This record gives sequence, structure tokens and C-alpha cells, in this order.
Amino acid sequence: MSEHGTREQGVSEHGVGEVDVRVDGTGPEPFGARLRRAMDERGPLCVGIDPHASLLADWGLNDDVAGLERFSRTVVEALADRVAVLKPQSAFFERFGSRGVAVLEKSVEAAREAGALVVMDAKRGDIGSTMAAYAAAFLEKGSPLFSDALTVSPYLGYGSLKPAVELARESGSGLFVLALTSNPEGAEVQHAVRPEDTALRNVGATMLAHLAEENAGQTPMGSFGAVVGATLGDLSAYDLGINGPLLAPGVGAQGATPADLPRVFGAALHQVVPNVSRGVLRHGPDIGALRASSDLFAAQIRAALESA
Ligand SMILES: O=C(O)c1cc(=O)[nH]c(=O)n1[C@@H]1O[C@H](COP(=O)(O)O)[C@@H](O)[C@H]1O
Repeated sequence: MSEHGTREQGVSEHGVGEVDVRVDGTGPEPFGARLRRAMDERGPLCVGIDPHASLLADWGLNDDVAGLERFSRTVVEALADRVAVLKPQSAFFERFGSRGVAVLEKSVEAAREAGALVVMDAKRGDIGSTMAAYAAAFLEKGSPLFSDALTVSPYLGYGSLKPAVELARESGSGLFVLALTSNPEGAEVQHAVRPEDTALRNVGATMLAHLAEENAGQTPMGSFGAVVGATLGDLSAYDLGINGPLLAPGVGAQGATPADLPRVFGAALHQVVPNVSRGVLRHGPDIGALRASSDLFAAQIRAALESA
């Protein structure tokens, strides 16, 4: 860690784990502050760890736990010391049952150890009391899957996420709330308008408004981010100024490019964490090639930020 804090051994009801402690001793440094610093130091690129069966095959690996382990270890070794964020997609690990989840645990630990922030992409969402258990699984210090942030679905109502918001505040972790997703099917839910709202205040916009409230007054930015697809075209009708990060999947395999980012995100561009998964991963298993691809995306993103 930098001058702002240290990682120390800490104890929670779940056991011993690493915790981020502010130098002034006031508790864990919030995710938003840690992410801002990582984005400023390393650039904002987030690379996904998405071990698709087809990628395992392309890498010459078996579609089994050993292949999964090798794939994840290679991505972490190649990229955890250079990108701001790594985002393991839990589904590809869960596919292998408990042994896959064990690989996920090790990957998260190794990535954080090497200096990347880890956003666990598990897209959890449930009624509040169950949401508390999901939050404990991913955001409770000392939990085996403890991550810097978690993707969550607000489509049981934003308020159902409250236990996760509270635990994230306590543990210095963050959330990325699905607001306007990169897939075309998302519109039927996210573009819906409640009778009491206007067309400009659809469900996705309502989620952004909740996040703006959550992050109010936080500096340099709050810890409660939105997922907003880079594939969505002009988003100027939305107020993306949530004072928090915008995770932007869709660059690479889904067709968006770094050059699209200024047009899509406008004034919110500097809050954007663009995610690339297959676009980088397809260059493996060679570590140099993975790094070259990630560096190229990072340079293109930097150029897009500078051009705006
Ligand atoms: O939350 C996400 O990360 C996510 C949200 C979204 O709207 N769209 C989306 O593609 N994702 C994830 O981002 C990654 C995109 O992967 P690539 O299309 O291979 O770059 C996958 O892990 C998706 O699950």
C-alpha cells in the first residue's frame, strides 16, 4: 500500500484476515478512495478473469479444476501488478463446485497481494435478510472470499441492498450496482418507467439517483458504483454524476472501444472503470502477450481520456 495506509492482520468474527488501515487509525480506508488512487496511479482499466470453457481450450488447458487454476494464476501473475482492478467472474469458478470456489479464493488473495483491487463479479441480489448473508460472504473482513467490492443486482428493490451498503461502509469495501447493463435485454427492465416518474427517470436512472445519494459528500469519491455498459451509445439523458465509480463492461468482445468512452460517458468520463475480459484474455496463455494486450487497452483508454 502507499503512504495512505497499510495492510495489517485483523480479526473479525470469521477469523483472521488482512485489513486496510488508515494511517490516522480511523478505520479502514473506503473503497472509493482506494480505487481513485489506483486509477490515478495505474490507469482505470479493469481486466476480467473470465475462464470460459472456450478460452481454457484456446489456452491448451483442460476444462477442469487444474485448467481453471492454471488460467487464473496466469492472469493474476500477468496483470495484478499493473492494472487497477481485476474482476473475477464467479460463475466460471462456481461451475466446478467447491474446488472451483477454492481456486477463486486463492485468486482473490493472490491478486490483492500483488496490488490489484478485486471486484468480485457475482451479481448478488436478494431480500434484505438474505442479502446480509451474501454481503457477509464477500464484504466481511476475514471471509474466505473477501473482496474489495462486489457487483450486486438491485432488481429486488434498491432498498434490499441496504445490508450490503452498511457492511461495505464498515469494512471499507464497495459495491457496483447494476444500473444500465451492457446487454440489449437489460432495457426491458432498466428502461421501464414507473407511473409516477417521467421518461427521463426510468428504473436505471432511479438506481443512479440512489447511488448519488449514497455517495454524497464523499471525497475523492464514494464507494458505491454503478455498472453502466460501454456499449450503450449516448447516455447524455442520464445523470451519471453519482460521485462514485462507473464500471463499464462491453469494451472488446462486446464491440465497444476505448475511443467510444468520451461519447458515451461525457462529463463522467473520469469516473469510468472500463472492463475488458475476453479482449485481453484471448491473447493468453503467454504472459507477455497478455501484458501487451492489457497495456494497449490501457494506452488507448489514456488517449481517450486525454482527448476529452
Ligand atoms: O457486472 C459486470 O461486470 C457486467 C455487467 C454488464 O452489464 N455486462 C457485462 O458484460 N458484465 C460482465 O463483464 C464481463 C464482460 O466480458 P467480455 O465481454 O468478455 O469483455 C463479463 O464478466 C460480464 O459478466
